[in-house]
Amino acid sequence: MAYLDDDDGVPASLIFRRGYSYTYNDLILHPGLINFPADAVDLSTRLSRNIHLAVPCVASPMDTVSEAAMAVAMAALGAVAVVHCNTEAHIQAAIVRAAKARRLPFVSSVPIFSLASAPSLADFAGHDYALVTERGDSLSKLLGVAVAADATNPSAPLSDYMRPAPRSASSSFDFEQASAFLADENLDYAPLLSEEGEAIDLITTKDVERIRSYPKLGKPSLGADGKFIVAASIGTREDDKRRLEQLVQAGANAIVIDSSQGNSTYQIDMIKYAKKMFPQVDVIGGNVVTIAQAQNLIASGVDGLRVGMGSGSICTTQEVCAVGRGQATAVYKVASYANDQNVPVIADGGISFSGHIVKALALGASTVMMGSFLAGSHETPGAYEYKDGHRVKKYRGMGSLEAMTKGSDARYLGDTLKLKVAQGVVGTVADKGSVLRLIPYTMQAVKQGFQDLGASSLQSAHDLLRADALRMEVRTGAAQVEGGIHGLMSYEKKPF
Ligand SMILES: NC(=O)C1=CN([C@@H]2O[C@H](COP(=O)(O)OP(=O)(O)OC[C@H]3O[C@@H](n4cnc5c(N)ncnc54)[C@H](O)[C@@H]3O)[C@@H](O)[C@H]2O)C=CC1
Ligand SMILES: O=c1[nH]c(=O)c2[nH+]cn([C@@H]3O[C@H](COP(=O)(O)O)[C@@H](O)[C@H]3O)c2[nH]1
Ligand SMILES: [K+]
Repeated sequence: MAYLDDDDGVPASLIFRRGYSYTYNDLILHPGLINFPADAVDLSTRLSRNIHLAVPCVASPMDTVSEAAMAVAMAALGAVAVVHCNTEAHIQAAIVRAAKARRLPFVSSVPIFSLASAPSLADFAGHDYALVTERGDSLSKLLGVAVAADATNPSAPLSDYMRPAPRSASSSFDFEQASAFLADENLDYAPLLSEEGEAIDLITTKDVERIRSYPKLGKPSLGADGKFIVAASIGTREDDKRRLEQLVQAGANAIVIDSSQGNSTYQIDMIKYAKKMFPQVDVIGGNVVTIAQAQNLIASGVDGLRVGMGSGSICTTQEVCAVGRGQATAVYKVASYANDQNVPVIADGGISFSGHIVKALALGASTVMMGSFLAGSHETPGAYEYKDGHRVKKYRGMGSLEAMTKGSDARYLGDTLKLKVAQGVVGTVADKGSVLRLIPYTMQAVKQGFQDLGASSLQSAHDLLRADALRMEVRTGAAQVEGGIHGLMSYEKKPF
């Protein structure tokens, strides 16, 4: 019989009672009993009432994070991305459609030309091949392929050297089917065509080798339509109703209503409208950090809640507006209410490493939403640049001046509000490689954390939390220093 000491750690229900706003770093979770291997930990979860995921990770709706490439990679991994709305509605819908047209874990971004064009080698943008279609864009009839090595004379029209397309693969092929197709047909590359014969993409043996170098893909996130699950964000303005309709037509499985303070009549009206018009699509509301806010949105019919205000790495909301909450407290409080209402919680922002994910999930979240953690990966929009010898990509807050003047102008500056005040910054993050590698390694670390807790699944972690069996403590400043790397002259931190 285990020796029980009331003070041998305290349950969350006591920790979060004292009028402090705690963040992940303030807390340390206590170990439980290990009686299963780390590989046996089941991290499967729900994004929202009706959307099941094998991997509890969500890519933020930000224009330096989530477009088609992130959406297909995350869905192929068993996770999900929320396509941002900082662009015209028809472009956002086209991104959702492009992601849902694929079953491969990547978007190759091969150039697509029309027969009348005369591309230069530079127009191939480093690709060995390009597709030639009737209209010169995707979702148009495939005419043939262009090979970069043939583009020696920039004034020569493509019709002079276009090659007939080799046998095409179906865009509904997953990675294993597509790589088997290339091998069986003995091809170096193959166009991917939709059932209607439209050009979707192109796969090469180089792509196959690259994907094979990553950890094996698990169970993908697939909707009832058999296609990748893709979510998309909208705002709460009148014209967001038209955006919503276009996104639903494009096949979006979930709609995230994107706001820093979700407890508004604007959002409540939009939730009701969306649920009435498209009851088959899950609506995720937010952001909220208190039970009172959550109550309003749940009463309005949301299927999921996004939690976090000012906790993001690029967020200045707490500095600018003085409003928000420590992320650990916010997640615990909102989840303790929402989980009772069968509404899953997304812990949004402030995830810097795998331990933060363990803490967010152990405190009641069903998924974590990440911006900076995924920023700088191959799958994010934007090009790499070099800064002080480091390969970096831009990452910016959606409330930064730069992002606001790009697309969300109407949202911030329209109507009566004419003075721009930023609630976010623009920065850079290091190259993270592919999320197809980053997420599996990170999830392995999260499984090891769950094993340490003695929780063999996300459900079991939530059960331990509710039963007050999960113990934890607040760390002093010195304990936090002790928990990090210290006392070394120099070191190299290589996580995997
Ligand atoms: N999670 C966080 O801590 C934060 C996130 N952000 C991100 O920045 C972006 C923008 O967030 P917000 O500025 O909160 O966007 P928002 O669209 O909720 O609010 C912008 C402004 O428009 C007003 N507004 C919204 N709907 C309206 C309507 N129908 N009629 C009249 N006025 C209306 C709002 O009250 C607010 O003043 C999002 O991507 C959000 O996720 C920004 C700050 C903090
Ligand atoms: O105060 C803010 N100003 C902004 O400009 C901004 N842009 C994004 N977000 C929120 O931050 C989350 C991503 O946070 P991380 O980089 O820490 O993952 C995202 O998922 C958002 O919730 C913002 N918050
Ligand atoms: K912050």
